[in-house]
Amino acid sequence: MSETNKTESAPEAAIPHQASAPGEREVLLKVEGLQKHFPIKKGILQRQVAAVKAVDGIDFEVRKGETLGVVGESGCGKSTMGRVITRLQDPTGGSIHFEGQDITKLSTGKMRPLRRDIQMIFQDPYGSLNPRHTIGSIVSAPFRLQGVEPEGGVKKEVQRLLELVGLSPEHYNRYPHEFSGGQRQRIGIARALALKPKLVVADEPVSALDVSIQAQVVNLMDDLQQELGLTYVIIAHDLSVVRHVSDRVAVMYLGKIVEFADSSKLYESPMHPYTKALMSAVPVPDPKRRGQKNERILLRGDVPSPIAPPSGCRFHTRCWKATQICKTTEPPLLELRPGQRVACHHPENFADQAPQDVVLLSAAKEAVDLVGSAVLAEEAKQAQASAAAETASEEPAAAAEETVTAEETVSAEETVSAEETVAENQESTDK
Ligand SMILES: Nc1ncnc2c1ncn2[C@@H]1O[C@H](COP(=O)(O)OP(=O)(O)OP(=O)(O)O)[C@@H](O)[C@H]1O
Repeated sequence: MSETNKTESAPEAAIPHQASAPGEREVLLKVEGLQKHFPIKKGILQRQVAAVKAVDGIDFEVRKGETLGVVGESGCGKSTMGRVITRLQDPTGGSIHFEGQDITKLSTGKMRPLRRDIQMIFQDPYGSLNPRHTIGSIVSAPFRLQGVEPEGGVKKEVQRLLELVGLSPEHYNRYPHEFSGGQRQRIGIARALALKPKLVVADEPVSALDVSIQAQVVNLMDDLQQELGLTYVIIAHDLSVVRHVSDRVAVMYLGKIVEFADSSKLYESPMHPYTKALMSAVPVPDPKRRGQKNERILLRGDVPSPIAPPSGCRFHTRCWKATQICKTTEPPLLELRPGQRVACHHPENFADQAPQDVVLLSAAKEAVDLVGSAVLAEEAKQAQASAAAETASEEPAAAAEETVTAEETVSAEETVSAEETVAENQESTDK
């Protein structure tokens, strides 16, 4: 495909979202045994003394046109996984295949043409846009970096992209500080879509935004997927964000995938206790279904250190079902039900995988707090009231523009742009 063709408004092989069953779609990205260990060095000789095992052997595939949600608490390795699969960071083990091509060890130069096909949307819409550049300059950066001349010229194409993401083409000469958080994230999305990528990895794309704006940005991403046939990997720390848009969900815990399932199966019948705990933390908006929930699982403590993860199943130190086998033997990720893989000796909603091992570890009895139904009922009332208030409010686009504060401008100036981050990453990779 020629450079100009690549930037025409309708991609040649647009894949309508949900056109075929997710299981039948072609694999776009395949990851096997992926690892990213950050060395910890000490002393004058900077000898490696340990490693942060941020991603520690994960396997999954992303199919064309689907949305894969990746969830887990802070520190589980989700962002690192996102940066590694987009090759902004080098993996320390395993392999990554994109459209059947092994990209695990491609040099920066060889990765450059592929950068058009694989794009990333960053979490922080304040820090990821260079405050000194106009919106026109920011959104057109991918054309400059790739040496692409879109049909009709860069300005026309950037203005088309701005319209596509719900902004005015007249915003071309404005600066990031003139926009609200939601609008800035739209600018980030326009930039990511400039080269008509095949895969978009969005790292917590809405977590820095107001709840009312979050839904708008998620809906925008969903609409763009249907229009442009995009494939998404959406990273989020809580299931509520990815719940409605994901075809499948990977649940990560301490550098591992503990459950990987079709979205509907995961929500109907989670199998890993960690997934169940994450799900029970998500408020249920439907009053009829709310009645079915009478307790919430609150995990005690934090995610353990990825420098020395717990033995066996990494979740055993926080799991209310943990027995001796969980401490000694790492459970493999097995497809226990069609479309649902889980790594657990004592899964929920399924036959026990180690029925002989019945004695709970002493820590298991104190692993969680259960929140009672009275507290939940009160919370549900409050959630309903705030949901009603949110529905009533519309995106304060114009108002938000006026409320951008001087502090935001200053803090944004202290940060580097996404392009700079990418360039720096590439430089350090070269070294
Ligand atoms: N460059 C780095 N050097 C050393 N350790 C790192 C580096 N980047 C990430 N880590 C560590 O790797 C682990 C996983 O981090 P990561 O940011 O991928 O998790 P996460 O699940 O995305 O969490 P969050 O939602 O807070 O970003 C953390 O313990 C983090 O401190």
